[in-house]
Amino acid sequence: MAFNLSCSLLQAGYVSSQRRVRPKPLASASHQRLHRPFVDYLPPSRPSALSIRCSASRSGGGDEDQAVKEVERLLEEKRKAELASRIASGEFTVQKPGWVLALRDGLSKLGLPGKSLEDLLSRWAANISEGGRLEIPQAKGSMNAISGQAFFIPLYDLFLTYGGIFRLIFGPKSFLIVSDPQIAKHILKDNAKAYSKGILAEILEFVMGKGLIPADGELWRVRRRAIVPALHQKYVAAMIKLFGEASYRLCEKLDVAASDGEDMEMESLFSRLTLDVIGKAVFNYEFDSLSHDNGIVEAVYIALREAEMRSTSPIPTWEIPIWKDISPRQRKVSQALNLINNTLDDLIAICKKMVEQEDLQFHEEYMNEQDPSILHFLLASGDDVSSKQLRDDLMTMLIAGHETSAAVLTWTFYLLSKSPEVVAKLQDEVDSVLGDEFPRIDDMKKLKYTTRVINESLRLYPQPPVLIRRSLEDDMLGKYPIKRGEDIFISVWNLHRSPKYWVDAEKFNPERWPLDGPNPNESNQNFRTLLVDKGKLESIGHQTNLLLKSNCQGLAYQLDNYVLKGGWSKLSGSINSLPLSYLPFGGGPRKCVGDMFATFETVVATAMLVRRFNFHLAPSAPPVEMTTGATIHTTQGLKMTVTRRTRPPIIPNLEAKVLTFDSGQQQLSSNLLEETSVASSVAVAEEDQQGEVSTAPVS
Ligand code: HEM
Repeated sequence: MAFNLSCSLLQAGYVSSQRRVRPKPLASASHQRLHRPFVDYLPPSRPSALSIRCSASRSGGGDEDQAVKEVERLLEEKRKAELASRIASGEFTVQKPGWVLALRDGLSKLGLPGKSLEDLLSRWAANISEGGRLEIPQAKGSMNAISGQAFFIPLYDLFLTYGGIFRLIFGPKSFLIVSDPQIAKHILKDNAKAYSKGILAEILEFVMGKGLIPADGELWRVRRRAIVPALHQKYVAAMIKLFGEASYRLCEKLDVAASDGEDMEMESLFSRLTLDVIGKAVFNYEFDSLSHDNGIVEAVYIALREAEMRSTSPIPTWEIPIWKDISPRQRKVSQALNLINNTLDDLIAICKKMVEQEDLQFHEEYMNEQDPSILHFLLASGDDVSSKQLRDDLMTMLIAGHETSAAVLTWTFYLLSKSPEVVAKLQDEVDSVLGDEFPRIDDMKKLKYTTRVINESLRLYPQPPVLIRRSLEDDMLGKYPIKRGEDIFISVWNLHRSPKYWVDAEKFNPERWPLDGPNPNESNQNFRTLLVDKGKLESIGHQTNLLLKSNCQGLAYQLDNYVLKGGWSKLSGSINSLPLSYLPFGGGPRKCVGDMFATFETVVATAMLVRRFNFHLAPSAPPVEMTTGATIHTTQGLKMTVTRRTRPPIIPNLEAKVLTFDSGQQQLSSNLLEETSVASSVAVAEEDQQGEVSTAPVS
């Protein structure tokens, strides 16, 4: 994960953040099942029509549902029309230079047509800067037009208007918004060395220090080289058991709720589930936050919310020296950080002792069965690092692996609640693959549809929706020169929803990826051998590009270099010439180190939950709208009614399972993960062309 920084846009006071749900105290119970009148579903103030709102009722609300949908559609149209007219009025457009108007007036006096001349000159002026260089299209103006909603949403409309790269200007500040796959690839991969984490690193410093996400340069290289090997195949395989156990605890909780008829706020439960998982996985700590709140759980949430607040606050009050000491909030934050740091120091000390006492030989796939944590691996590897740096890295992974996975589960269940046909297919697959058993590593490659559901959820709700960079040197982005020190937001949201790259971009359609294809990731989505119906090839423009609509998945591929053979043609392209248009885990040397971990975690949790329960938006659920913190959150939670499934009897699968993770002597087939279609990448230390350590694709 990485913080998306609703960001410095916000930091500079441009975008107001929205109400946001805090994890609820565990005992909270709501038995409210009142049928709310239709008007209740309308937002209190100016609505953001692009935001998502749940349909009202599960039963008998057909007309009401229709009416709500109609109102939503009208609001959507109204808001789009408003924004379009503001864009058209020039509110977002940089003023035409005075000389254009003067020249137009002069030339029109000579009888040349004024309007077309002005347009011609304006275009020329927009494209050519003083030095004769191309200038990036600019959008500027009052942020009122885009405030009151998650900031990445209006960036989508601006992207449709201004294109794949434009400069957003507010007063003295400007940001480059990138939604072009080629430019994203250049920044993230081809010339990654020329970009740092910029504002992101500055804001997260208080909680992550110089941990792997904010770190840059040599420090980042050294730490990545140390950490990536810890997430080896055997470790990730062992984590499946942990995911299953934590998901089981959540199932038990939901079971009680199902009996009591209590609606559950799932976003905060997912947050607790993933906190419990990541605590064990990273430093062998049992938060057990699904069962109870304790001091350390609270401290972690205080730190997380502070990070969110800092990334959305207009004035950095926390930087004012006296304020830091007198503000009750900041004092609470310091106390929370102290508690976390002390706990981490204790865990490091305990783990050091364990390592000293064990007589396991350290090797590539080293893992202590009692404590398979990343911390244990790092200490056993003799990682020569200060305790402060170790703490920063652990804290970084805790945050990176917690909020992201929780957000993926939240939006997956939201999407599922609106797609009963997808749920039916999902449940069929889970029943036949898992039966009544806990998931194991060899099930991961069989839960193909479940994985596609997660893939598709990550496309529609990328976590984080925006990646942040700052240029460390002058560079060229596409045809445009940029200066050192530019703050850049790569909008993954825009890339994942661009109508140019996706058929029915807004539709939740796990079927867009074939089940027998590889797990979609940033490289294979634009580079793979596939069968295409020659008749469906469409030439776009005058370029050599082809927009290929694959015959069955409805996915659009855009390739620069291609080879066609035969009628139903085999097509392949050169990976280096292809853009990144699906990047759920980032790309290039700074790609997520936990991609496979997170994919398996969310697959296991989804499978175990839908196997046992049906989930519907609760009749009393507030509208499900988006806001940004570290990731995409809901504004008021995801309140769901959970009912037990009545399933047909399970016919036991007599085929013997070879793998068991309950015993200490598990035998892991070395090529098991290699066969796993899910395994987009696994953390094996590799040097890429730039000499940086990255996760290496397994398949
Ligand atoms: C579904 C869950 C997850 C998603 C969607 C996700 C997404 C991402 C993305 C997009 C990046 C790249 C950020 C950038 O380029 O600025 C990233 C980086 C990172 N992620 Fe994840 N992540 C997830 C889970 C995890 C987990 C479970 C861990 C740890 C076990 C983790 C650890 C990291 C770290 C350490 C980085 C920084 C890598 C570097 O800069 O070298 N993530 N993640």
